[in-house]
Amino acid sequence: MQPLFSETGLKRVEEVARAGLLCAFDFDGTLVPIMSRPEEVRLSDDVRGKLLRLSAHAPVAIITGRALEDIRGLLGFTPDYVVGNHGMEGVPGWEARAAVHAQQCAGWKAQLTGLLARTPGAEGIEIEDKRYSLSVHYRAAPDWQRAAVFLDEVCAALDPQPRLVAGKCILSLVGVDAWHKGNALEALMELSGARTAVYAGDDVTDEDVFRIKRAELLSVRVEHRPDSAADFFIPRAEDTERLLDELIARLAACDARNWLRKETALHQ
Ligand SMILES: O=P(O)(O)OC[C@H]1O[C@H](O[C@H]2O[C@H](CO)[C@@H](O)[C@H](O)[C@H]2O)[C@H](O)[C@@H](O)[C@@H]1O
Repeated sequence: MQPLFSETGLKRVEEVARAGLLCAFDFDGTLVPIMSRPEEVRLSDDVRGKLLRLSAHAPVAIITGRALEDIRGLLGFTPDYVVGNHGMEGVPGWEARAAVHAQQCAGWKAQLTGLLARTPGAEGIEIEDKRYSLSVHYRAAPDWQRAAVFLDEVCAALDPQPRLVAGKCILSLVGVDAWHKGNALEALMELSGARTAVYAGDDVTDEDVFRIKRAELLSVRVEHRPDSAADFFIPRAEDTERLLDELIARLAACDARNWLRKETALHQ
């Protein structure tokens, strides 16, 4: 993992930022800083303005763990693509699996609510029901490490077993065969016919994208982490603004336009 804002990193930006680029971003921790509670997050006017400027030059996709209904309200603009629930919601054809995911999710919620209510040690743990997946938050727990271990133990009793993805004071419960962010990004590249792509994300669910090794994909992690599969890193969520500036400048210099034919865009 190397710094993006280095000679090597900026050379990679130069290579991918040309006509045919798809720009994809995670939301929490990437476009907005992490807050104590999910509902406290606001996309700044500066970042929204830069995303809008970028979308004049290239299609923009938001691929988030949040539910679609939730993220749409937070964005305040309509990107070319919006994918929710870690890749499960919003990619064409996703509805075919929706009922199965919703049923599994409702089952986990009912089991987990019961388990948490009768097991001591669940203080500060909250379930966010996103219809197709669950986020179990423990940022308000008195001891984060203990809460993470406790949740792993409790979730081991769930039937059927979900895929458990540990993140920033959060445990995500998704279907074992559910689409993840990596599947979503590759599907959007295929659907749109993108020649290159850039993806920025900050958490463990973004590793599903970072693990994709394709010469045409530039992956960027917010915050250095030695075991991340991302190619490059930027130090903090605030540095995403510079990434947006670098992309806009290079795309403008080669007179790139948002090449996505509007009739194929998913205006969700
Ligand atoms: O894929 P993302 O867009 O990064 O979404 C991941 C999760 O983000 C939210 O939780 C995280 O952000 C909260 C607000 O800053 C923070 O309080 C929490 O501790 C973080 O884990 C969101 O609530 C989840 O649904 C998303 O899966």
